[in-house]
Amino acid sequence: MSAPPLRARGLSKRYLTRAVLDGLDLEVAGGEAVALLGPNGAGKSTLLGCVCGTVIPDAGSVEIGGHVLDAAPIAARAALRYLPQETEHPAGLTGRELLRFHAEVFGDLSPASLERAEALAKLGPALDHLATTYSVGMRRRLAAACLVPGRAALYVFDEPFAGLDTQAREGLLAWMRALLAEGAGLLLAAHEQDRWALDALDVRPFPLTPPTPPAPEAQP
Ligand SMILES: Nc1ncnc2c1ncn2[C@@H]1O[C@H](COP(=O)(O)OP(=O)(O)OP(=O)(O)O)[C@@H](O)[C@H]1O
Repeated sequence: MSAPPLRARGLSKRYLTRAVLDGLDLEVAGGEAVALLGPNGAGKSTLLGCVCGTVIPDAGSVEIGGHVLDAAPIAARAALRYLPQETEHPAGLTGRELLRFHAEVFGDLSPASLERAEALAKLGPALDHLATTYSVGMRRRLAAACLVPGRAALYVFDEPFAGLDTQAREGLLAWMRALLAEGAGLLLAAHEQDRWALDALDVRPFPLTPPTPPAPEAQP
């Protein structure tokens, strides 16, 4: 049996005295979408960061497609794609150049993949403009499109529908459905207002609760 896209075991993360994750276990199977749900500050981005290697957990382990993130970081990261909540593109490059750059990094310069990426970005003539001139929604569309070439075991999306218009949301949803059909795992951070998309993807909800603040010290 092949390894699941994500297997996280015993993840703990504490900021100063505040425990955000406490021995958390999470597995995402091939063809499955899991949504982290919870209010602001519940720990969704922290958990996604631990999965993607941008946040170092205090304890626990993460395996992406069978590659242990600590022991084989390059293989593990190559098996995942991450769309962060905020996207900044480097200066001096057009949307088209950035799409091509990512396609090279992901080892897939096939015309079909580049066409699929352009179709998801739906930027029209703006694809040849500098990406730093894009609006917030256009930046997010380009960032998602950059993840299209190649194949990964796990796709991680931090609030993917925020700031997108209806057409862009539907395009993203269609791509997510195609990824699931190809057997990838999806891990999303979402809010209740994304319920329409979560229902359309038939996600497994994974509720997170905000960390409890430390008890006040007893007064003498
Ligand atoms: N670098 C940091 N240093 C200190 N505290 C942090 C840091 N990053 C996150 N936290 C704290 O960890 C908790 C969880 O934050 P996190 O960003 O993971 O929540 P979230 O569920 O993604 O929230 P949102 O819905 O607002 O994006 C919050 O209390 C936050 O203040």
